[in-house]
Amino acid sequence: MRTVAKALRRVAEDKAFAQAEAAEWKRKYEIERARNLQMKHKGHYLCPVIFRDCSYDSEKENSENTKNQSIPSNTENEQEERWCQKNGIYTHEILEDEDVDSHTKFSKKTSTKKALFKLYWGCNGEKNGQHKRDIVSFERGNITTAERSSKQIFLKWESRPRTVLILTKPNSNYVRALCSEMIRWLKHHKNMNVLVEPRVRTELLMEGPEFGFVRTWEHEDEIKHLHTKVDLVVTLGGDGTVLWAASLFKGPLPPVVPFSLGSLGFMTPFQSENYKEYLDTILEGPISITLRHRLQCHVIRDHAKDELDTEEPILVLNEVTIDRGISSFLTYLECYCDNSFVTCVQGDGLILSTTSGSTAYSLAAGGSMVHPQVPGILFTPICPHSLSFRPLILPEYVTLRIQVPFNSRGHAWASFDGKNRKELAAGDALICSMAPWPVPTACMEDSTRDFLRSIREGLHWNVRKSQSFDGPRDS
Ligand SMILES: NC(=O)c1ccc[n+]([C@@H]2O[C@H](COP(=O)([O-])OP(=O)(O)OC[C@H]3O[C@@H](n4cnc5c(N)ncnc54)[C@H](O)[C@@H]3O)[C@@H](O)[C@H]2O)c1
Ligand SMILES: Nc1ncnc2c1ncn2[C@@H]1O[C@H](COP(=O)(O)OP(=O)(O)OP(=O)(O)O)[C@@H](O)[C@H]1O
Repeated sequence: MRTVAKALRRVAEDKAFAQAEAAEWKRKYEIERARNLQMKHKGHYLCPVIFRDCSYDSEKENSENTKNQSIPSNTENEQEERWCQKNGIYTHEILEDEDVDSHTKFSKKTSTKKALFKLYWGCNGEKNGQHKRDIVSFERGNITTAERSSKQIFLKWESRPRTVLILTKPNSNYVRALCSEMIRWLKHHKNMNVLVEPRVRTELLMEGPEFGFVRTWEHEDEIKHLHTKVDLVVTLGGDGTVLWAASLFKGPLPPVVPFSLGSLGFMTPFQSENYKEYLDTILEGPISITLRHRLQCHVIRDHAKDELDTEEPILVLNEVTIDRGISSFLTYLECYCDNSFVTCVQGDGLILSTTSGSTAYSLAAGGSMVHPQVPGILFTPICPHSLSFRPLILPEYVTLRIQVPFNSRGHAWASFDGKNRKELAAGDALICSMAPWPVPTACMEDSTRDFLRSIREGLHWNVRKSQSFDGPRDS
């Protein structure tokens, strides 16, 4: 009798503990959800537009070239607000937020004018300039969907792009040489302002003082405001350099032109040999772009239940991976989707991937390849110790929580686009949802052709010898 009573008391205690835990997680989830909503409201890419005059004093700029390393400044002119137009969405991307730090060189008064552009959606492959949204009609009582917004997107410059940020893969002589040549061409033939990372500027100045006009930033803080200055980002490297470019922008991003100087180059459709031709076309516009969705992740520590590990979310273009790291034990992860329990992962770990990342680690773990323009979150287990654990693709609006339970034997490790490992102890959790700031990458042809070419040429997808005609046939 005493043993039964003890067992019952233990069950009641466990239940109370579980209820308290659930309430705690619900509270954390609500905090995160409120934060997400706030960020979505702050997201600019589909917001009202602010237009500005883009006058630019190139003489003043030239005279200061060798003195000043930081980004050039222009005077502000009149502003005009407009809402999304019938035939597309006009840009904005003005760094006029209250967030702008008035003490930095990037403050409101000294901000460079950004080139204006317009995004519009193609229709059945035609560039008819109509922006189509999801339309559900109920004609004659039937639910019918008409046009969807995820058609090929085009970007048309409304004013001339002036500032280009060039990001390069380190330790490559070829990349270094190409970067110098491209910078000379952009300055002397296109009259562009050029920005590079501090490391690259130092390398350029070692080549000669002629690169004095190239700008960089002095403090890490200034990176936060890069998106207010830069019209175009050029990457010279492989996919890793595109990931690097995305990681520098923890909010909105200007269009990215990825040149292929790596071995695989899934996200880098432009061949560097023809860079002049490509950049000429891109600077002229219009260009086809792929809006590559990103995921935003927060770590919540058990010992600081009210606080997120980092104030800013960590944004990933490929994936966030939660794995067993150096632990030799099975990873044990509880997964929740919009606060409902989904499953427990028992295996090497779990990958939460974007559709752009679907051809990277997620693919290696058995996930499907998905067109990058499809909005969704891939839920791909790594070596699950189960015969029935198939990968999932979830809709883009869900919030996922991956938690290390208290009865897990080991710790787990989260990594973001393969970098910045963070240890997750029992009780810690990672919260992940779609970020409001995609990475707009320029296409060679269009989103679909570029994607299909890269899976054929990069991964040799479904390469097989054709069956010969010579043999038995249906009569
Ligand atoms: N088993 C695996 O396949 C595995 C293991 C670890 C990391 N990765 C991937 O590597 C990425 C980090 O890339 P890195 O260049 O910094 O590291 P890296 O130098 O180790 O290169 C990883 C490889 O993944 C390729 N790659 C990266 N993103 C891709 C994408 N979206 N589609 C197709 N291929 C892609 C790169 O071209 C490169 O060949 C991670 O985000 C992860 O997806 C894959
Ligand atoms: N500007 C940069 N600063 C610091 N690290 C960078 C920079 N650009 C790229 N990297 C890092 O260098 C590594 C290699 O870059 P990348 O993948 O572009 O070249 P690769 O390995 O030659 O190409 P591929 O992956 O196609 O073989 C990546 O891990 C990436 O994160």
